[in-house]
Amino acid sequence: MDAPVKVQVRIKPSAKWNNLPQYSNGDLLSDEDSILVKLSTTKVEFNQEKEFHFDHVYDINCNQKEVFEKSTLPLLNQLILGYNVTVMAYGPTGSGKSYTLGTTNSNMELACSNHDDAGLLAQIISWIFSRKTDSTEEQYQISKVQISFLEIYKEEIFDLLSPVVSKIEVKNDKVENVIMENITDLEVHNQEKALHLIRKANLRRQVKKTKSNDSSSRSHAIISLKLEIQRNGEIRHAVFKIVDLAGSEAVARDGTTGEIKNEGIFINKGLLALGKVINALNSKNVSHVPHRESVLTRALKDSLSGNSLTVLICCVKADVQSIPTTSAALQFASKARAIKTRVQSSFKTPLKPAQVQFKTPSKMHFKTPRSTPWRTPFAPIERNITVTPGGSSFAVPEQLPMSEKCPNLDESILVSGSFKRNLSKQSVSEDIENRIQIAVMERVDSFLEGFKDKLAHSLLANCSQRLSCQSLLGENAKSNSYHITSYGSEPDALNLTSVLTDSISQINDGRRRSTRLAEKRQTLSNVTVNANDSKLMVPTPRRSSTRKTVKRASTLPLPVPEGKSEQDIAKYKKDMLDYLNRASQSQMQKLPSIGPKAGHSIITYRNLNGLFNDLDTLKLVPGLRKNFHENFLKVNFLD
Ligand SMILES: Nc1ncnc2c1ncn2[C@@H]1O[C@H](COP(=O)(O)OP(=O)(O)OP(=O)(O)O)[C@@H](O)[C@H]1O
Repeated sequence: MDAPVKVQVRIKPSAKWNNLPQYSNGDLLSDEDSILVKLSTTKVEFNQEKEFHFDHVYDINCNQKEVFEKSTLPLLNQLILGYNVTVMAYGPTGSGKSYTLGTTNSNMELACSNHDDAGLLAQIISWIFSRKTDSTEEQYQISKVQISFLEIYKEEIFDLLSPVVSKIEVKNDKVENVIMENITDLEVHNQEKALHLIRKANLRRQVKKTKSNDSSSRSHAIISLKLEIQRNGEIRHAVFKIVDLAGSEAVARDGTTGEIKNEGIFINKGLLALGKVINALNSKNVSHVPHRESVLTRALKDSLSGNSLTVLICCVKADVQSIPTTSAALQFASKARAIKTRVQSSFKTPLKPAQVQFKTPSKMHFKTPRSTPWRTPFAPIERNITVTPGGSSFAVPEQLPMSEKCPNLDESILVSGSFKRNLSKQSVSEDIENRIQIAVMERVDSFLEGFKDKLAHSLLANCSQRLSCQSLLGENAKSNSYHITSYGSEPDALNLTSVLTDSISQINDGRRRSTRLAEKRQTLSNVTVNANDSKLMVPTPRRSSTRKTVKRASTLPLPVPEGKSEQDIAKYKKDMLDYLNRASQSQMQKLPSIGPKAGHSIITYRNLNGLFNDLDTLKLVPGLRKNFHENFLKVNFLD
C-alpha cells in the first residue's frame, strides 16, 4: 500500500527575552494547513509571496499535547496493527525540533514529573506502556518493548546504549536493503526504565552551545521503540522510529569556527543529501535515488521510501530575521509532501484501524480533539443510514443519481455519497459503526484517488487528509453527526479548487453548520431579484473589455435597497459584508466588478486572514486592481 509522507509544520514562538519582532503584517500567515511567507521583508532578491500547503500547521500557541494528538496518535494506532512508523523533525537550528520531539534530558525531566511540556517521545512511551498494561481485552497485545538509541555524528553511526559507545557499520544487501548489525536493543518493562535509558544515552550525545541555541544537537538521533505484538497467538514486530535531525546551520553567516564549524559542515552535508533524496523520490524521471550519498540517508531509507508510515514535522521560527531559513525549510518540507512510502503490516491480515478499538490510555489525560462537527467541504444532501441495532447488516449510501446535484456548486461537482449518523450511541453496535466508517472511507478514497493527477494536489490531499482524520477520530465523532462527501464526476480542477478553498474558510469560520446553511438559504432566497425592477441598475461593461459579460440584474446576489434611509443602507452594507465572508468562488463572481481573479484573491485573503470586518479591508487584498475598492463600492451602490 502506498502511503504519502505526511508533512506538518510547527511555528516556534519568538523568545520573549530576545525582543525579536514576531511575524506581523502578513510576513508569515498561517492557517490550519497553509503558510504564506512574504519574502519582501527579507534581503532575498525577489519581492514576492510564497504559499506552502501542508497536512497541518501548528501555530505558536499550540501545545505539546495537540502536536501529539495530531501527529503521533494516528501513527500509534497503526503501529499496534504491525505497521512500522516514523516521526521525524526537520528545521533550522534552534527551531524547536528537540523540544517538539522531547528528546533532550531537560524534556525527560518534565516527562518524569508529568509536565504538560513533555514532548512526543515521552507521550509515545507513556501510550505504549499504558496500552501494554491495559491491553488484556484487546485483540492486539504488546508483549515486549525494546529500545535502541543511535547517533549520527560526522557521518558515522554510534550506538549510545551499548555498554561502551560503539560504531555501527552500515551495509547494503544484494537487494539494496540497508543493514545495521549489532545494535543494542534493550528490553524495557515500564515507562520509567525507558525514560531512564534515554536520559543515559542523551548524556553521551553530542550537544554544544552555539550562537543560535544554548544546547544545540551536533548530531542526528534515531530512537527506535521495537514492539512485539501478539494477536491470536501470532507474534509480529513493529518499530516506532523517532528521528531528531540536527538543524541546518548558516555556517558562514554565523561566523562559526573550530569544531562547531566542522560539525556544522557535516550536519549540512547530511541534510543536503536528504534534500537530494527527497528531490529524486519526487521526480518521476529519476531512476536513481542517491540514498548512499550520506550515512543519514542510508539510515533513513526505510522511513523515506521503504516500509514506514512517516510524519515529518518541520519546525520553523516565528521571527522576521528567520524568514530566509524558514522559507528554505518550508520549501524542503513541501517537497517531502509528495513522496510516498510502501507500507505493509507485519501481520498477514491486519484489521483496519476502525475495526480495532483504540482507547486513550486511562493514565493519560489527553485533551479531547477540538470539536469540528463539520470538516468535510460540503454536503448539501444528507442521507440517513439504516442500521439494524445489534444486527450485522448495514447500508452504505449508493452514489447519488446525476440529477441530485449540489445546488450551490458548479454542475461538474456531484455529491456522490454522504450520510448523517444521528442515531443514538446505544442503538448502534460499535462494530457496525466501524464497518460503516470503513466502507464509506473506502468509497471516498477510491473516488479521490482517481482525480489526484488532475487536481491541485495540495488541496486534494488536504481534503482526503481531513477525511482520513475523521475516520481515525471515530471515537471522538460518536457524539457528533458524521458526514462524508466525495465527488462523483470528473470535475473541472479550478472549480473544485475554489470550492475546497471556500470550504476551508467555512470550516475556519467556526460557525455551526446549521446556522451557515440557514444563512446560505437566506442568501439564495435573496437571489431572486426582479429583472424589471427599475431601481436595480446594471453596470455598463467597460468598453475596453468586449469579452466580459454583463452581470444581469436577475443574477445579482443581493437586492439593492429600495429606500435610501440610513437603516436600509446600513443593512445592505452588512449583507454585502456577510456575502463577501461567505461566498464561494462562483457566488463571488456574481457580484458586479468581481471576476475570477478578483474572486480568487478575495477568498484566498479571507482564508488566510479570517473574515472581513468591514468593506474597507478589501483595500488590503493583494492582487486586486488599484481602483478595485472604489469601483466595487460604486458599481454595488455602496458609495
Ligand atoms: N514551541 C516552543 N515553545 C517554547 N519554547 C520552545 C519551543 N520550541 C523550542 N523552544 C525552546 O527553544 C530552544 C531551542 O529549541 P530546540 O533545542 O528544540 O531546537 P532544535 O531545533 O532542536 O535546535 P538544534 O537543531 O540546534 O538542536 C529551547 O530552549 C527550547 O526549549
